[in-house]
Amino acid sequence: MYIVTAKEMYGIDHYTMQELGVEGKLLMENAGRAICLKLENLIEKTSRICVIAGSGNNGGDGFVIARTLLNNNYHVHVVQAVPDEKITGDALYHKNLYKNCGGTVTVIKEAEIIRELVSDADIIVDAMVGIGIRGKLREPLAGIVRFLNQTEKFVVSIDIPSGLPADEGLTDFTAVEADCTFIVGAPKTSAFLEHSASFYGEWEMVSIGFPPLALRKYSKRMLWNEGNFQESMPKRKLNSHKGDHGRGLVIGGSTEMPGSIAMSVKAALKAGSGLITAATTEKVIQMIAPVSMESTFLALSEKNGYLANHTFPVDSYDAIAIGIGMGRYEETRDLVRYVLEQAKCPVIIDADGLYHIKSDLSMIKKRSDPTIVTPHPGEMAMLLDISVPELLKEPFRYAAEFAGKYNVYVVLKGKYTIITAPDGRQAVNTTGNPGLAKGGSGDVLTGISLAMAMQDQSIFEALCNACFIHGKSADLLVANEHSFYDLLASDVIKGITDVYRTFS
Ligand SMILES: NC(=O)C1=CN([C@@H]2O[C@H](COP(=O)(O)OP(=O)(O)OC[C@H]3O[C@@H](n4cnc5c(N)ncnc54)[C@H](OP(=O)(O)O)[C@@H]3O)[C@@H](O)[C@H]2O)[C@@H](O)CC1
Ligand SMILES: Nc1ncnc2c1ncn2[C@@H]1O[C@H](COP(=O)(O)OP(=O)(O)O)[C@@H](O)[C@H]1O
Ligand SMILES: [K+]
Repeated sequence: MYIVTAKEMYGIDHYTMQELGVEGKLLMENAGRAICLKLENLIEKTSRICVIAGSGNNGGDGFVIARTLLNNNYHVHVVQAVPDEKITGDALYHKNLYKNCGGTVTVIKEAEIIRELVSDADIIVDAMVGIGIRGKLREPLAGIVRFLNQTEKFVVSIDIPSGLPADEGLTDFTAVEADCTFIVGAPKTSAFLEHSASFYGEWEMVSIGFPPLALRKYSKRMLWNEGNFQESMPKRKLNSHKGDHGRGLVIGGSTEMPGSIAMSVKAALKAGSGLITAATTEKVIQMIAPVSMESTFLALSEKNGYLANHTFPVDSYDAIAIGIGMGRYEETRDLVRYVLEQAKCPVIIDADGLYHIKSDLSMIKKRSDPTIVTPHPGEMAMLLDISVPELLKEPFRYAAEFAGKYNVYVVLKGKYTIITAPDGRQAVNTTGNPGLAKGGSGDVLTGISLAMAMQDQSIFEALCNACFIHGKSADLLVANEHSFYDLLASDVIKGITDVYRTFS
């Protein structure tokens, strides 16, 4: 499933109409019809539906919905929140069809009247504005939105909750807080931003006839779901040996933080690595060896309990993860620099490793083998020298710019983790839940990512699949035996079993 900006949606729309010859009226009919099929599952045959229509094509979708419901014997009424002369083009064509079928329309100039007009409605369909919103919502639409947001009635938005921008970048808006939204053609980026996603309520996408080639041509962003995971995840050969499944190295740990590297190692093995070596201090090895029985160890020199400058062969590994629990000492930075310069395999940089590259980002830019950074928003903001709220306003843009500028893969973690390739491709992970908001979750993701980077798939797919497995493990655990409260990172490692058993 592709994710689009408003501009990309208009491009896809234009291409479908101009190049392929599909008429706009037909796309609008498809949208309204497809939404009605879904809507009819939510409502009773006796439900009274009020469609609030605006002036653009979003209002046009509203008229198709009203006509389809009317012809299916529902009780429907349309409230038109703009003067008659504002309804033009395809929307006017569909308004006329609705009226020709016996549909009724009340035109309103002031928001106050809406309360009375919807008093006997069970369901309100919000078709006021879609992706064509410019600036803040004007009256009377803004007043209608304020009313809808305090009513108990069930509100269904069409394409986008009216008033909400389709794109990232704007945080000051008045918008419908929908109970559910039927998105037309492709989800918009605002459905995956912390400040705007909740306005959509539950959402579902309806297909209206945009060909995949048009979506592919305009969008580089996608939603990574079960289908993508199953298609891209390499199958295991019956005659494979451990060398086929990757030899990975995890570098990190310090006396103060011994547990995190143990979690990454365990997660990497559980996710399917052939061999994992933990490179850390002698003391940490003593601490974690009893719980990391399946891994091998490499003792590195230390200073005050932290990893210090040390050179050692890094050429016999298929992938390396560095940074977990290593602390932020100067001497440790030299080790990070050494590994980034010497390793001729994919390197994943996480946690404190991200602080070490910050002072000299040429460390990552110079590399010719894949480099992956896995920051949470605080770490990403630190790398970019901006505040977290600034980052979260436009996470897609910031991640894409960083990935392009430094030639790295970026896994920007959060409720909607965004995976970005250096060429600008992006994916949003669909799995995971608040049970993951706990210390250690990131270490587990790093381990799974290391395992995936060594399997027979592209690095982009590997990272998308790692995020999918990590979140899916948490989802299955919460659905079956755990809760958002008690889920531990170590549970998520065990849960990888269920993910593989469910999808193999
Ligand atoms: N492929 C597709 O794209 C398809 C799209 N489809 C549907 O069309 C929708 C896009 O339609 P669109 O382009 O006509 O824009 P739309 O969202 O109706 O808004 C424009 C209207 O809003 C108004 N308005 C703007 N800002 C405002 C404000 N601040 N405050 C108040 N009013 C404001 C503006 O009025 P104006 O400023 O011009 O007076 C203008 O009339 C899309 O979301 C989907 O539902 C489907 O039919 C199938 C194919
Ligand atoms: N509410 C949430 N919904 C889904 N995933 C979440 C949520 N909160 C956190 N996560 C996931 O949990 C992980 C947390 O990573 P990170 O912040 O690095 O944790 P830590 O540093 O404590 O190990 C990320 O993969 C993130 O996407
Ligand atoms: K809308």
